[in-house]
Amino acid sequence: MIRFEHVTKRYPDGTTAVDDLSFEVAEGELVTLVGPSGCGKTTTMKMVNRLIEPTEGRIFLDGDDISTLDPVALRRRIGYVIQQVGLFPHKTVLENTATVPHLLGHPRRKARERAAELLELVGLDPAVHGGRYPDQLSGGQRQRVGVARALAADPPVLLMDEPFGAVDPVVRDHLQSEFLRLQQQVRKTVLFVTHDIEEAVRLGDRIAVYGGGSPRGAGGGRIEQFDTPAAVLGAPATPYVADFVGSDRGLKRLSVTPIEPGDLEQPPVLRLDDPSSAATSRLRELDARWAVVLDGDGTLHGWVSADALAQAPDDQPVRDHARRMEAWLPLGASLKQAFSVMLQHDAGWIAVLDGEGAERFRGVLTPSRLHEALRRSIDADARGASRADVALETIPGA
Ligand SMILES: Nc1ncnc2c1ncn2[C@@H]1O[C@H](COP(=O)(O)OP(=O)(O)OP(=O)(O)O)[C@@H](O)[C@H]1O
Repeated sequence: MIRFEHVTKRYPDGTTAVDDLSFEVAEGELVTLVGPSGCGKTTTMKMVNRLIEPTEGRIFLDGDDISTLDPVALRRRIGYVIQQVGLFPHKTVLENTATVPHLLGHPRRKARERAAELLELVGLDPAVHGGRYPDQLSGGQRQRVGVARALAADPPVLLMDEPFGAVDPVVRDHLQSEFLRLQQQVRKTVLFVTHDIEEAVRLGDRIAVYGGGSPRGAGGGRIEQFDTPAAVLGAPATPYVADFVGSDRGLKRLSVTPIEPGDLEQPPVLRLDDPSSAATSRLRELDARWAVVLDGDGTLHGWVSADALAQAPDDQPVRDHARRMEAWLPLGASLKQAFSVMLQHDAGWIAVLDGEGAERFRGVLTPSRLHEALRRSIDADARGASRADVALETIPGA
């Protein structure tokens, strides 16, 4: 979809910002460009929508050499999101989002309908936020409007330059997971610039790690490694990349390793309407101290302790003693999210449900299973095997 062929950019003062770059981004792929300040990420990106012209080499968009295209027509095919969102301060959120469809000739009402859909898509309620002005929004909400506006013309390509750079880490984390969810729906071809390796690893299908011009690197403007997050973390191509991803790359893998069905434990499961007496005998038989409690339709209600049930009158249903469980995640969420939810709820385990809108209970993830999943994923990469095929050796406890 986007192809760089031997692209070099030298500024008039002699700075080589991008040096003989060749790479390709497939349709629907999200590639993150990551590297230290001044390594040429923004220059790379701005050459795609012709805000900057290359000195040498060619860039193709869907097979077209972009130097032969009219820049305005080209930019219509490309959404652009930057850190300083650049919303019109005197226009409401809905008007800001409707600007592009309106410019493209959609009638006003249609443009506004489309804008409202897009706001919902990025997690804003058009009825609540649509009528506000940009300065009545939080930083994170403004970034969401920026993303909605970039999607308004439904361009096949998105360029995003540190779009979440200006918000605090908690909001950034939210925006990243929302953006991942959104990208699964819209499947745009995305070039995403960041200087944050964790963000690059979490969002990218593949990552381009730029050299920083350090003594150990190949210099600015060149890509040192272009590969999947797992490969960049698991097998850094050069000492520079190993340095850049950091010695805690095992920990960084938490954010790229999804919870899989094989990671889960299956505790005893009770239903809300089960009588306490029967439930107690079952837990005794299994020597279990607690059980997961499900609604009649198999969705998660919470949990119940064996002690609470044992003290209940026989005919009382489990419902009267069950506690709600807020610590849950869908399958496919990252191990990092799992760890964070465990800490947030001070929970010894979290419930894992089906993803994709279904809430069916699939099992629980415990700290030791989480640790195992992480070790398996690191080993699997080192051996080029799948996670399920890795047998772990463990140092025995004292
Ligand atoms: N207009 C310009 N004239 C001269 N040099 C420039 C110009 N714009 C950028 N540069 C230089 O080109 C190099 C690459 O800049 P670029 O903005 O692409 O880096 P970056 O990786 O996006 O950095 P950051 O993360 O700080 O935004 C830097 O050394 C920068 O100083």
